[in-house]
Amino acid sequence: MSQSSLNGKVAIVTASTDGIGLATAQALGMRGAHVVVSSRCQANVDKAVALLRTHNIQVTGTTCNVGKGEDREKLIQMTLDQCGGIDILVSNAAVKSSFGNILDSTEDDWDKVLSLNVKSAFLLTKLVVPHMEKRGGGNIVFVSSLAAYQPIQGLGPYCVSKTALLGLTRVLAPELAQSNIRVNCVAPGLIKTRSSSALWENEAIMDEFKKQLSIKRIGQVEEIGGVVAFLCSEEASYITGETIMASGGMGCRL
Ligand SMILES: NC(=O)c1ccc[n+]([C@@H]2O[C@H](COP(=O)([O-])OP(=O)(O)OC[C@H]3O[C@@H](n4cnc5c(N)ncnc54)[C@H](O)[C@@H]3O)[C@@H](O)[C@H]2O)c1
Repeated sequence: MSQSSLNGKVAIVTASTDGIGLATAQALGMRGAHVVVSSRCQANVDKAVALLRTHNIQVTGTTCNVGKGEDREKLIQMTLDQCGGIDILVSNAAVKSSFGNILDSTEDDWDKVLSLNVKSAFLLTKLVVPHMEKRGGGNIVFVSSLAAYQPIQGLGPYCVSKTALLGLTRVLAPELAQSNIRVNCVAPGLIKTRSSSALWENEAIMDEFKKQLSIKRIGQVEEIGGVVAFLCSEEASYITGETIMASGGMGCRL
């Protein structure tokens, strides 16, 4: 079996019926994992399951609002019942804050964004860890953003929530290493999805963007799915507590 194979692994990917989540489910599934896809809408789940099956991917789907405790528990229980265990969690679901200056953001804005983007990611982690331990280890990947490092003007609380995921990755990694669970993070730059269409459909904005990019094009969802799959594979067996930026060279760090 190759080092990148995920044969026999069970992978939960949240918000995985579209965009980066769906591409991640596909990347994990193409490497042999049984993927569990979810989103808040049953029709979208059905569509994603059907699509992944056309690629011969083993897939199970359910609805899950990651902000609801009972939905998180249902997702885990369904995975255990149908797949017999959990090896991989990719926490991809996120909401954006209302657009505006950070000093105009409200308590509701902060509660919504931090609760969904950070707290739910942690609470899901807490639910999967005992099951990963039963399998002798596992992998957790958080989907952050380039905005964690380089704020997007007008989306202050969202950017802060994405920076918090870098911290969550670092705090969890040493604690979970003793259980043979690696915890990593991916920080995408501008990726072509429905939610980023306001940016890539605007030629003037894209021209400005390209000035900051080394690779002079928008990223594709597969280019994030592949990074996540790498992090979950044996090829990344010595990587934990790390964030991989996949941003076409924008916002490069030392
Ligand atoms: N597209 C980009 O350019 C880009 C760049 C950097 C980071 N990201 C991050 O990548 C991830 C995926 O982004 P995307 O562009 O594919 O789509 P997106 O930004 O729309 O992703 C958010 C997904 O989470 C889902 N979601 C929101 N609230 C939810 C809830 N309560 N329960 C379950 N799901 C919920 C949404 O329906 C959506 O599918 C997000 O975490 C986003 O912040 C995206």
